Amino acid sequence: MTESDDIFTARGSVLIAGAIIDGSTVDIAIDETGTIAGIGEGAREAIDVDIIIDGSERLAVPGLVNTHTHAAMSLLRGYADDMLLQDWLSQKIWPLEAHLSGDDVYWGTKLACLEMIKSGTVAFNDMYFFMDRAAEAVDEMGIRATLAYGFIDLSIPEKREAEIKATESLARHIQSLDNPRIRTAVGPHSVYTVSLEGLRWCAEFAKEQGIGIHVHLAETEKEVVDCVAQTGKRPAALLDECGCLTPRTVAAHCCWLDEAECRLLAERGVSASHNPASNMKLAVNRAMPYHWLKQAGANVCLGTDGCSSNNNLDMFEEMKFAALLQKFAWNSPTLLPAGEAVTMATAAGARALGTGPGTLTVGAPADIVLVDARAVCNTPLYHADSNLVYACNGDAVMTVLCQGRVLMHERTVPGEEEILEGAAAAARSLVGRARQAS
Ligand SMILES: O=c1[nH]cnc2c1ncn2[C@@H]1O[C@H](CO)[C@@H](O)[C@H]1O
Ligand SMILES: [Zn+2]
Repeated sequence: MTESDDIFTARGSVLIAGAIIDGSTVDIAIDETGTIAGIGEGAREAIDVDIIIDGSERLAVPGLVNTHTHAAMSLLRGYADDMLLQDWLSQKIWPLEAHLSGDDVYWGTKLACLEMIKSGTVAFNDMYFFMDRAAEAVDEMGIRATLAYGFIDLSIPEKREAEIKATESLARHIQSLDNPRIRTAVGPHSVYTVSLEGLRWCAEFAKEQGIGIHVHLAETEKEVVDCVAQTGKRPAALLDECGCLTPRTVAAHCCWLDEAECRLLAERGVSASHNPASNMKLAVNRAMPYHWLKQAGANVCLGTDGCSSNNNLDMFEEMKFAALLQKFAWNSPTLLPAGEAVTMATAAGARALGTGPGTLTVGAPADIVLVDARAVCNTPLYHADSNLVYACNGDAVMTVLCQGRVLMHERTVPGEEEILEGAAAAARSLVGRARQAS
C-alpha cells in the first residue's frame, strides 16, 4: 500500500500540520467524526492523532460550495456552444437529453465530482434527471450534494403527474440512503417550464418534507416579459405566490430581478446563486444586480451552472468571473471585492445548502482545501483572497477533505483513470444513440 492509499482509506482523526491561514502557520485538528476540533495553539493536543497531513506551504481555505449545477451535463461539455439560450436548449440540449440514460447520469456525475474535487469544491446543488444514479456517484466520490429532480411539466397534466411521481420517488430514495452528505430538494425548473399547479405542488411538497427548493429565476429578459404577459406578475412574485420562495430556496441566475424582487428574495430568506460564466456565455445581457441584493441583505452565493454553458466546474474561475462581471456590468471597480467573492463561494454557499458555517472554525465540519502557496499564481502572496480570486484557478488545489475524509491528496484522486474512460464512453454512446434516432 502506498502512502496515498493510506490517506484515502484510513479512518480516524487527522492533523493538518503547519498550514497557512490568514498569513499565520497553524495546525488544524480534525476528530474522528470529521469535525474541526482545534486550530492553532493546542490543536495537536485536541486529538489523538491517527493521520498527519503535511500542510507546509499550503493555504488552508474552506471547501468551496457550488450552488447551481447540472452535474451530468459534463458529458455535454463542448457539444453545443455559441448559441442563444432558447435555441441552445430547444435545438441542441433537450433533443440530446431525450436520449439520456441512468448510466449516462452516473458517469457524467462521477466526472463532475472528479472535476469539482480537483478544483476544491466539496458540495454542490444539482438539478437533473435519473438522480438516483447521481446519488450513487456522489456517494462513491465522498462529497456533499443536494440533489433535485428537474421538474418540467410544460403545463401538461399527465406530465405533471409523472414529475410528481419522480420527485416523490427521489425523496424516498435519498431518505433510504441515510447518507448525511446527500440530501434532496425539489427542483421546479423555472416559471417558463412549470405550470402554476406544478409550482404550488413543489412548494407544498418541500414544506411537508422539510427540504429545499432549487429553481432557475429571471435568467433572461424574455422570461420576465413572457411571465408578465401571461400572468401579470414578474417571475419572483409568481414564485412567491406559489410558495416557492423560502429560506431553503436557491434561485439560480437572478439576472433580471428588479429592486423590489431583490427585497422580496431577501425578506423570504432565499439564496440567490450567481452564475456569471453561464450568463456571459449565453449572453443573457444583464448581470445579477448584486448591489441591490446585498443592500437588501439577501444571501448571495455562487454556482457554475452545467458544463455545457460554462464549460467547466471550476469555482476559482467562477469567483473571478463574478468579481469581474459585477464590476464591469455595474461600472464600479469597488463592487464585489475579492474577500466577498470568497465568502460567496464558501460561507454563503454553505448557508444556502445548510452544510455548516463554511468557515475554518472549531466545531465546523472539516471541509478543507489546501492550495499550493508556492504555485506561480500565489507568488508573491500579499493578500490570499486576491490571489485565490484573481490569480489562481482550481489547478492550484492540492488536497481536499470533506467531513475529515481525504478525497484528493497532492492532486491524486483514487480512480481518476476509470472515471475518465467511463465518462468518455458514456458521452460517445449518448451522442451515438441520438444520431441514430434522428
Ligand atoms: O442555463 C440554463 N437555463 C435553463 N435551463 C438549463 C440551463 N442549463 C441547463 N438547463 C437545463 O435544465 C434542466 C435540468 O433539470 C436540463 O434540461 C438542462 O439542460
Ligand atoms: Zn441551470
